[in-house]
Amino acid sequence: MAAALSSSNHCCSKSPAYSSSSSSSIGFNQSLKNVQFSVISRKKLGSKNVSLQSKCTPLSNAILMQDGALPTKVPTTSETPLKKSKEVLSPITSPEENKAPIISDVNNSKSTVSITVVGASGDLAKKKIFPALFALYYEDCLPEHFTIFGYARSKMSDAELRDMVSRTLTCRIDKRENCGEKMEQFLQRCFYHSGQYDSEDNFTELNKKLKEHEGGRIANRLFYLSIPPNIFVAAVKCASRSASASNGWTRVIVEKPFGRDSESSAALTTSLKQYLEEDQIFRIDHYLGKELVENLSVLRFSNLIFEPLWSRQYIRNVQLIFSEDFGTEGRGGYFDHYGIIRDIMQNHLLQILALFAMETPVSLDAEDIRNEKVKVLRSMKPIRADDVVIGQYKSDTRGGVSYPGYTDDTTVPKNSLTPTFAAAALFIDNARWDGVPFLMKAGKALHNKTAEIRVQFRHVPGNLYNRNFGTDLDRATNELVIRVQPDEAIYLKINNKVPGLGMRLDRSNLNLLYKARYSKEIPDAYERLLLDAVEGERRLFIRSDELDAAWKLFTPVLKELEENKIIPEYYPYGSRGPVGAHYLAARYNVKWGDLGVDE
Ligand SMILES: NC(=O)C1=CN([C@@H]2O[C@H](COP(=O)(O)OP(=O)(O)OC[C@H]3O[C@@H](n4cnc5c(N)ncnc54)[C@H](OP(=O)(O)O)[C@@H]3O)[C@@H](O)[C@H]2O)C=CC1
Ligand SMILES: O=C1O[C@H](COP(=O)(O)O)[C@@H](O)[C@H](O)[C@H]1O
Repeated sequence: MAAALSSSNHCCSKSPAYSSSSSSSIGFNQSLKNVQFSVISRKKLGSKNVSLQSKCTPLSNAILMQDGALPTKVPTTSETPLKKSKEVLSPITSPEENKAPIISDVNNSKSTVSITVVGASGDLAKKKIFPALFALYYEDCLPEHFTIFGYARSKMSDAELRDMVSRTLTCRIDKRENCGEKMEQFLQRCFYHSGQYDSEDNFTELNKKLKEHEGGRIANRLFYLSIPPNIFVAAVKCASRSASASNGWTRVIVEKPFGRDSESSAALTTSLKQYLEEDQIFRIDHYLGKELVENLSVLRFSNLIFEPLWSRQYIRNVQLIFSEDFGTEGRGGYFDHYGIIRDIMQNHLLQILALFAMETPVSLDAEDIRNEKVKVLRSMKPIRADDVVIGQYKSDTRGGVSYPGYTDDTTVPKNSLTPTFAAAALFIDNARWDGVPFLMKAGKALHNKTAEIRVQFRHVPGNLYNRNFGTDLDRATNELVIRVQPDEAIYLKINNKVPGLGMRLDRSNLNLLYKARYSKEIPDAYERLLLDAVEGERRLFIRSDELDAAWKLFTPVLKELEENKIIPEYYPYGSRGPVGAHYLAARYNVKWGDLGVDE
């Protein structure tokens, strides 16, 4: 099998400092003739493609900007290390076709990217994928030549797809200029093909249409599987056999759930690998695309003040908290088969934990980061069933409004024991984290919607100010809060002297509230992830060994809970969840930080 080489870092910019200023008009649609696109120049140095800096720049090219300003110099090649990424064509492509390695540069006018959203009629496609693609287009972050195809069984014309998509597109709050015009241009690049997910003939028809749009360019293809998991493999088989790129790269984004335990996950990986190489599979965990999760490594590794504290020596416990103030409305059928541990903990919270706890990677290269994450996952102690508390929400009436219980959903069996809430204590068995509880808590239908990381530090030794702290020393310890959403923020709770002649201390926050500090709207996680997939940047996607390690950790405890039919603790819709979570934390001398008086 021959390998195609792809530059992994396409970028684009309007910034004069970074753009080669060459513009071109796009060719295939009359109405788009006058649209100008900035095309970035690339230096080719030996075998390395070096792309210049832009607002769409991935991590490997990151440079420090002061006060949110655009950088003012073009980074030199040594500042922008760019790993040549090796793309493997779909195994199904004949060896003859693959003889010559191909440089498939997504921002090259001789190449094009076709993005096919498989399951385009569905919820995720409408809610997240098309809006993210539009945002990337609006920001000029998509390659010069691209086409988007929706694929699903529903019968729709191109015009109907555009109409459906147009209803969910939004303009950035801070950028409304030309937005309507841009939407129209974007929609003209969206097309639809109706087909079955398990029909090679239907994918062959799609292939024909894609080819027409690709117009003889080097054709790179990205398939986004936004469909229920039971049809992933059939769709991959057909896409790979009948619609993979013949002279560019083929990549497939796979949405979770990636199985429901170690066995089914391994079986899914094995099946996918019949048709795809690991390099072609982009397993998405959209929490990795969230701004504050991306910032975790920056915070820790680029600030001297944090890294020395990042261990059992100074950190008492770490809390990973997810809560939603709505139930499983509309998704009960899916949810009942998975439950909150699989839906949130095994993936989103565990990924954050791995990023939080990993050792310094050798570089910012995807493999180096993922190697460190997987080491954390493999160092974790098995989760004990009595270190897990589960709950399920029940109906409640407040202020004359009644809220349904989980089992009131008609798609959920009346006797379901599926947890909609869970709290767990996890431990990493390595020198850095020995004995430090990592407490996770995730729930639906709670009193608020939030996702945050709380780091509680040890008590200050000695008793210089103990008298001023009062009896509750926990309340006086430092706590670093990374609020992933909403109102993204990083704040550090410190003790401070209340101004005045006396000596009274209070707790204050050193607060980096994003909306006060940065005027730019924070991109949706799906924007970042889609851009990375187009660019072949894998660091935010889950490698198969990470996935195996994550399932290895959770499968035994899930089995134990399910086989023993453990009854969840019922909590009222809109409450703070089961009290069992407090007892669990108390077992480790911990108080949940989100429930304190000064959250
Ligand atoms: N929605 C969300 O917020 C999230 C979703 N996900 C994951 O993303 C993927 C897509 O999610 P979502 O859009 O909600 O899914 P949907 O249930 O909306 O399904 C997407 C499309 O797949 C087709 N489809 C649905 N059920 C079947 C079936 N039984 N057999 C064949 N085709 C079917 C339908 O298209 P048609 O009938 O036209 O073929 C549907 O429009 C799933 O894997 C989900 O777990 C992950 C995170 C969040
Ligand atoms: O993956 C999932 O995530 C959503 C929450 O995502 P967010 O970005 O809105 O925080 C959750 O509602 C869903 O159950 C789960 O499958």
